[in-house]
Amino acid sequence: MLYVKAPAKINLTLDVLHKRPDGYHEVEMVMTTVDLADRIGLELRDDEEIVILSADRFVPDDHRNLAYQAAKVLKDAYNIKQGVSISIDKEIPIAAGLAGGSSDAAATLRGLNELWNLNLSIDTLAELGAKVGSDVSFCVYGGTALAKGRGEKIQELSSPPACWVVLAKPSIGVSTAEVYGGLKLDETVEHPNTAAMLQAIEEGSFSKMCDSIGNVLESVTLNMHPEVAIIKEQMKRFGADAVLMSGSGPTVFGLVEHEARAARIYNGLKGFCEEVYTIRLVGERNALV
Ligand SMILES: C[C@](O)(CO)[C@H](O)COP(=O)(O)OP(=O)(O)OC[C@H]1O[C@@H](n2ccc(N)nc2=O)[C@H](O)[C@@H]1O
Ligand SMILES: Nc1ncnc2c1ncn2[C@@H]1O[C@H](COP(=O)(O)OP(=O)(O)OP(=O)(O)O)[C@@H](O)[C@H]1O
Repeated sequence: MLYVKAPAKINLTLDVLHKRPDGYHEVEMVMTTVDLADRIGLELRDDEEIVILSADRFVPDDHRNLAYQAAKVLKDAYNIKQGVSISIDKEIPIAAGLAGGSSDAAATLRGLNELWNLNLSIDTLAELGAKVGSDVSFCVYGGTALAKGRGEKIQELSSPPACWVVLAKPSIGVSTAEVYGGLKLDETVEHPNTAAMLQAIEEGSFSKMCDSIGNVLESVTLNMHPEVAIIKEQMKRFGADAVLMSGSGPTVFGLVEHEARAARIYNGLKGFCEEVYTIRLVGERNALV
């Protein structure tokens, strides 16, 4: 059995430039890996099947699973005759805006590259990942990146300043397609300052990073689910240095410089929200292996 780590991501910025003729949105976002991870176990099979095993009843165990789709894309592209059993030990909350399914797919690609002795480059794996979903390419690399296109064009960035991250997920799931669908790109939309975020990361400035976070999808999800706004308020009240919704939500993250403050926020939020985590930014690519 080969085990591969599949970490979650958060979006430090998420900007939407315009809607494309293919229905996707052209985005510009700064994404970074955090140390909350699923564990993927890969075992070769004697037959040709791709089999998904998970104790979590919300994880699809068929072709709908993004890890299944990743294995299938690789198997078909390189005409592999061997099957694989993929066990998914879920730690990342589902439908949360943390790219859990995408990261499982990415980890499956990295692991099967080894198990099937394919010797593919990380760039080739990321290209194959884009066929499975827009977030999968970033998850193949991990670390910190500026993502463009529909999210699959990845430019590596240096690690953001180390800090604590408190994650709080309200007990609702959000459909990414629905959130993008609800976005009205008119003059009322507040766009994040991506250039300022890039500079903050370049300078290693925690306070500038806090000043530059922003997500255009936030107001869409907040309108659909007012409980997300309440969690944001609570997190600010308990003293997070910066608070934002990740991806299409509904998870809210708080960036916190000091550990004791992170513990206070965690304890405060536990009363309001079932799923709360105190974790760290991972930041670097090679932290994945
Ligand atoms: C919200 C983010 O998670 C931020 O990182 C991503 O942009 C979404 O990435 P994802 O979940 O991998 O998205 P996909 O599975 O490729 O697409 C799901 C749906 O979201 C919408 N979608 C996604 C990405 C994008 N750039 N524009 C879109 O409009 C489309 O309706 C698409 O049918
Ligand atoms: N390996 C997987 N783990 C969890 N959910 C999966 C997986 N594969 C497919 N899914 C399906 O995908 C849906 C979205 O789950 P996921 O956890 O990937 O969302 P997300 O974190 O919001 O993703 P993103 O941030 O990329 O938009 C789930 O409702 C589930 O049915």
